[in-house]
Amino acid sequence: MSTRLAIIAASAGHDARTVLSDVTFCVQPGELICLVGPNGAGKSTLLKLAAGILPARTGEVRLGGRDASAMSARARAAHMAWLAQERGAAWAMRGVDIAALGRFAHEGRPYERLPDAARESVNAAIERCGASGFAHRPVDTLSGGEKARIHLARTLAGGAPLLLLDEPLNALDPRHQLDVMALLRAEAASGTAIILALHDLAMARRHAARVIVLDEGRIVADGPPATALSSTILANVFAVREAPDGGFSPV
Ligand SMILES: Nc1ncnc2c1ncn2[C@@H]1O[C@H](COP(=O)(O)OP(=O)(O)OP(=O)(O)O)[C@@H](O)[C@H]1O
Repeated sequence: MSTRLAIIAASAGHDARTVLSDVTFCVQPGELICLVGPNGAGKSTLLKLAAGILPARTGEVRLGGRDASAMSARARAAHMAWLAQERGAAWAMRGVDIAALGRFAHEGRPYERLPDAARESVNAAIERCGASGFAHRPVDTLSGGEKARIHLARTLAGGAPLLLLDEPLNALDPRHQLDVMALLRAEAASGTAIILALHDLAMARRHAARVIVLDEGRIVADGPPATALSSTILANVFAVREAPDGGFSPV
């Protein structure tokens, strides 16, 4: 099986500003990677670079072994699904319509006109995200957590081999956070490569075999949680230390 994502000596940014510098890492099938870093470190920028939403200013992004900048939007969308940090919708589509967008690269049709097997894939993704009960309602009538689960279903509906998820646990209650982490672990166990940006370091520690730490646009640690989230990294990057109660306190 080929490397799902390779970012090689890449820089990227917004307008005149370079945010990411000299970023290099690879993601293999079945990996579940937590991407952590302080506010503004560049996590969303990095996921947008990987998704092809932002171009590499220097270096290279490769998806499934192919130069991402030479791939069509459709080919990229078949290879990876991106969950944006914002869960907005331009108009009041139903949950099923949004989830069905996750298959647009395959069939190019809305939910009602999907072939049965494809509609089944959309429904199965909605079911796995616990969103069946509200999937036929307009998204502007849903709660924040319900909307988040519809958007997560969209990323699963296309069966993409690479998921790029920007804070997928935002707006979810504790039980749904655990359910989503269990779902992502199962997805990774079936071969999907997953990178998720997270702020919850305890969750990253518990669920990821690999953690990438970004600080001021550079990767400062990449490895198992015990080393990537060492007390030195916690202090130097996040300005926290582990507290006796199991949480974190400021340094
Ligand atoms: N569209 C944009 N135009 C200009 N600057 C931007 C844009 N998006 C992000 N930035 C800037 O790029 C830097 C990195 O932002 P990014 O959203 O990647 O950080 P992040 O690590 O995801 O942060 P957070 O944890 O707060 O979500 C920040 O300084 C931010 O202000």
